[in-house]
Amino acid sequence: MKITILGCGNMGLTYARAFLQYHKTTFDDLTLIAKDEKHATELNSMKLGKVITGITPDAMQCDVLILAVKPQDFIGVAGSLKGKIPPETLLISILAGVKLDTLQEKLGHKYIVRAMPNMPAQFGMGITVYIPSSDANVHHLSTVENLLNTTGRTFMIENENLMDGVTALSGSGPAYFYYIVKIMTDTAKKMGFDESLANLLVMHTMHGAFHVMNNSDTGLDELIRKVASKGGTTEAALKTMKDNKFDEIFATALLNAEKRSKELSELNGK
Ligand SMILES: NC(=O)C1=CN([C@@H]2O[C@H](COP(=O)(O)OP(=O)(O)OC[C@H]3O[C@@H](n4cnc5c(N)ncnc54)[C@H](OP(=O)(O)O)[C@@H]3O)[C@@H](O)[C@H]2O)C=CC1
Ligand SMILES: O=C(O)[C@@H]1CCC=N1
Repeated sequence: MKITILGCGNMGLTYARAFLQYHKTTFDDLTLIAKDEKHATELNSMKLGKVITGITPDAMQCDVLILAVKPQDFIGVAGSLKGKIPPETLLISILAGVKLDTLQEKLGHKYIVRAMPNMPAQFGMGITVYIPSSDANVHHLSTVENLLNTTGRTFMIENENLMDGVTALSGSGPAYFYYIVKIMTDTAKKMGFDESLANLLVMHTMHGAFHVMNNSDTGLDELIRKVASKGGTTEAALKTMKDNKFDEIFATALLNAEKRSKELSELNGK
């Protein structure tokens, strides 16, 4: 399959590696569009595919075009892309907050899938939620599944309004997890643990706790209750969180991420 990736940063390169690993394409059929010569040199050293600078007609002759620039770069990129994508090419956009109708209008293209992956895609452990444009057909859906499944699980939705919530939950979610792990390891160091033991204690605890949750048929409240002995240490920690409105703060953080996704839609929709 001929694939071109526009936006070869964290996510674009994750796709390049996954598509090659699972033989969805080959070095010769994969084109990476670099932003400038410096970027091209870096990409060439990775030996993932043909590297070019700028949007050339050759690069546009592809079955699938992956758009993975930052949302703030969309309007500029769309200006250079409009009218150059062959009508039969499937465009997959992973840009946060850029809606299907905006993509269709600004790119002048019909066959589009809007997807929201997350960082564990790097290890085939991602979750991607996607929604196709109304023009997309069953062949496009099967192509999307075939490609995105190389990075983990995929789930199609029909209500685009949910994409802002998806972005706030699973798109941004890995960062919340790292944030909490960081608070725990930083505090462990204050307690006197060296970095290595602090990391081991926290990471192994998170890993183990995930597996308990994943294999449990009780709810989360019950799991918390099982750890928190009456009058014990966990209870003291949880009380501090509740008293300081941690639940409210965290919920507000998620809602603000959703709100920011909506704002990005407004910015790019104009
Ligand atoms: N990171 C994540 O966990 C997730 C990201 N996303 C979405 O994926 C998209 C990409 O994110 P991410 O990979 O983290 O971002 P990065 O900044 O790592 O990658 C974007 C890349 O696009 C390049 N670029 C910008 N303009 C052009 C251009 N005109 N031509 C060619 N290349 C260009 C950038 O170059 P330069 O840096 O020089 O500007 C950069 O290398 C975003 O829209 C984001 O919303 C979705 C889900 C998860
Ligand atoms: O922070 C962002 O905007 C992107 C979308 C989800 C993860 N990263």
